[in-house]
Amino acid sequence: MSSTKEFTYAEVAEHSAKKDLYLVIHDKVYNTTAFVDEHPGGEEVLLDVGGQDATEAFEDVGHSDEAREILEGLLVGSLKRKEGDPKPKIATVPSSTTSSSNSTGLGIGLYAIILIGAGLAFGAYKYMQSQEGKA
Ligand code: HEM
Repeated sequence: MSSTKEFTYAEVAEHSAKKDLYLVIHDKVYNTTAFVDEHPGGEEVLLDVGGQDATEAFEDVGHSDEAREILEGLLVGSLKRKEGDPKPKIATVPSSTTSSSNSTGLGIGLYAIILIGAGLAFGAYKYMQSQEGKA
């Protein structure tokens, strides 16, 4: 495997355009230029991590074995990692499943209302009991 080219992080970073797009995954360098338009996850996420370490972004999605096979076909070399090189980038995938914080807020609000309601009901019950005793 002496033909494997070594890239520094700075060299990979030069390939961040759609027409010239390299990615680093597990310290291997992949030329994804031809694949950008075919990516089932869209070109946006690939461009987002273009010229950078996309290991975490790639693994977070839980790509299939087929995806890994495609990846092997795009291999152009390995990364010569230097101290101080940037860490893997987590691409923020635009998705509609990020509104959970809102419903959590509502959940706590609802819980408070139920607690206050129960407190009021208990108070009313006690009051009625005390009134009964007087009669
Ligand atoms: C060169 C690297 C990559 C290859 C070869 C690749 C390949 C694929 C393939 C074949 C799929 C279809 C599902 C599967 O087989 O797992 C897929 C889906 C997906 N990929 Fe990638 N991918 C790459 C990088 C990335 C990166 C860096 C991200 C960043 C977040 C990403 C995000 C996604 C998403 C969100 C889907 C799901 C699409 C859906 O099911 O609607 N991919 N990818």
